[in-house]
Amino acid sequence: MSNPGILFDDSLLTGLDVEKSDIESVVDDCDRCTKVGFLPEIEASYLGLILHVMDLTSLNSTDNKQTIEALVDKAFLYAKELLKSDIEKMANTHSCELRNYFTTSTLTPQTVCVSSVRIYDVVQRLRFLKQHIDIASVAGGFPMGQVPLSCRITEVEYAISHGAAEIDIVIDRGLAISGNFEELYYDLRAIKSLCIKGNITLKTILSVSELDSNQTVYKAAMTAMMAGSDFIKTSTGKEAKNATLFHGMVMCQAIKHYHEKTSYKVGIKAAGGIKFNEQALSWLVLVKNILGNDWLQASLFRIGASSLLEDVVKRLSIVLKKFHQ
Ligand SMILES: O=C[C@H](O)COP(=O)(O)O
Repeated sequence: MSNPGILFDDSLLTGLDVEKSDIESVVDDCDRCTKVGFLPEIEASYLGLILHVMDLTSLNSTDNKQTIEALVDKAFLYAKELLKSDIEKMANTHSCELRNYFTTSTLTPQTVCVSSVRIYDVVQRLRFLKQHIDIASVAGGFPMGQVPLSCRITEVEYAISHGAAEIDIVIDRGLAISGNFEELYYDLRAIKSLCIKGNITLKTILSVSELDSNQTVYKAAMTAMMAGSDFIKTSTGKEAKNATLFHGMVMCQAIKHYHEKTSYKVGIKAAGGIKFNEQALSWLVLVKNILGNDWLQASLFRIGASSLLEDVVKRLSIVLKKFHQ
């Protein structure tokens, strides 16, 4: 079920109860897992899941019709190639879990994620290819979020009317840093009301590395969820620093607490600077360890990345060869 949100409740902003040492031990666990390595069938299924939950992204100032066509083509390219190399047969001889992840549709990213002005290019290319993939659009004055609410609303309406199924809205970090969470809530609530009408998934980008403390990350996460975000997302990919697993741990804590209070499950999207399969695997292990296996599905876990797909495909091909040995 998507998250309808709740009334603003500032008593929910103060629940971060982890010590730095707790965070460090969970994060160490994730790093250890990815360094020590996984059994091949586990690694293959995780890599398959990473392909499946990926928002294949292009958010460059130079994006144009041609670059977006190439992005859309790339979304379908590897699934076919991987199947050509007989992955499905190999997967069938191993576990059910593997089989679940190895079909053409599951090896295709979940969305292509573009700027609002480029949605039309995606739609045109999909029409030409006679293919479907959901379109996610960043919005709200991406990446800074420092535009009036009326402009943010206009951009979200534009994105939805042009074919976006998902909106990745960026928050005004100034509101969070100055402790103005109630205004942040109403700002996001206005965006949520547009999404409800069209059954659009709302992902809220917290830009965690620009927030001033773990407490602020937690409060911004809680505020975004109370306002009805279906996902909370780490970063725009344009910040000076990317999100760390520490930030991810705090966000997962907030998601867990919100679920305990409301029974609504909110997803997490890791994004920004995730280029290598090991990084994506660490995020997957973090989510699995804190939120559990229920969260390992596209409705609750995403990885947004512009430069990860090839590395995951390469690693998956290597891992699958191990089944032949
Ligand atoms: O939303 C996704 C991010 O903008 C992607 O960041 P990236 O280009 O560093 O992979």
